[in-house]
Amino acid sequence: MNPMACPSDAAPLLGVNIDHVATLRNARGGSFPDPVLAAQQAVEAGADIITFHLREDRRHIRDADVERLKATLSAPLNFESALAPEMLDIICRVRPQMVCLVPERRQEVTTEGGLDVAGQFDRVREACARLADFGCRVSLFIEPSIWQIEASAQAGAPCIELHTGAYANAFDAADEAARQREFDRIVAGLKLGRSLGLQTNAGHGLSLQSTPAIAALPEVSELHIGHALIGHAVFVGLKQSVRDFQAVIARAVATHS
Ligand SMILES: CC(=O)[C@@H](O)[C@H](O)COP(=O)(O)O
Ligand SMILES: NCC(=O)COP(=O)(O)O
Repeated sequence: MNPMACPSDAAPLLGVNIDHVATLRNARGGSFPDPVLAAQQAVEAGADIITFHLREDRRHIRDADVERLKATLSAPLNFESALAPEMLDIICRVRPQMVCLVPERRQEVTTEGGLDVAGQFDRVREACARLADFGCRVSLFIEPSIWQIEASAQAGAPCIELHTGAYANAFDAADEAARQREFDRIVAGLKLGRSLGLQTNAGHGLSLQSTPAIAALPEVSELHIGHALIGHAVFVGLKQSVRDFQAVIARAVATHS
């Protein structure tokens, strides 16, 4: 059992993704708003983990942000990264507590789909072993597909994060049939992952409204939430936004236990 995993009857840990603060900063090319200050405030407000994605095109988080996060943050860092040699070298130097390997396409608006673990099995397995040697807890960001979950376990990853984007989009579109279908896929994926001994996390596209049903699932150990949490912060402030997400997570767990 990974020491950072939470027991199944506890609320999932909340990883706050700060990429979207960096996107706002980069819109004007200066240093404000500072994603590292946002990370510090998120932790003060109750974030359990700080998640960030150093994209190969550096569209939001920059290398200097990563260095400052590592130097100043008390909470565990979850470094999202493409499976690229340059990125793996950076991770091995920075040594974040957690790494989440994600797919990346230069032209995408956001992360579309999960990592194809089965299709590049040897590369993923080598990366998992190398990152573990550097003390990182490795997670694979994948679709809730049987093939990808089984391949993740075989590749030696201790953890998976199921991509909730399709569920969240269906929820937001009030497409009940699609929402139920995607929810069922996530539930089945979480159960399969757990049966294979994996820690099972979830994230992407989750809002205050779509989070509770996922948070209530006992197999979810961590939730990684960014865009909607930072968007909500525009109206209520960052610290209150973190507290609001923690509150809906805690309420969902209490209601379903
Ligand atoms: C992998 C993932 O889901 C996050 O990194 C998310 O993608 C962050 O936002 P962007 O997709 O805008 O980089
Ligand atoms: N891995 C998912 C994540 O970090 C947050 O994604 P989003 O809430 O910004 O879509």
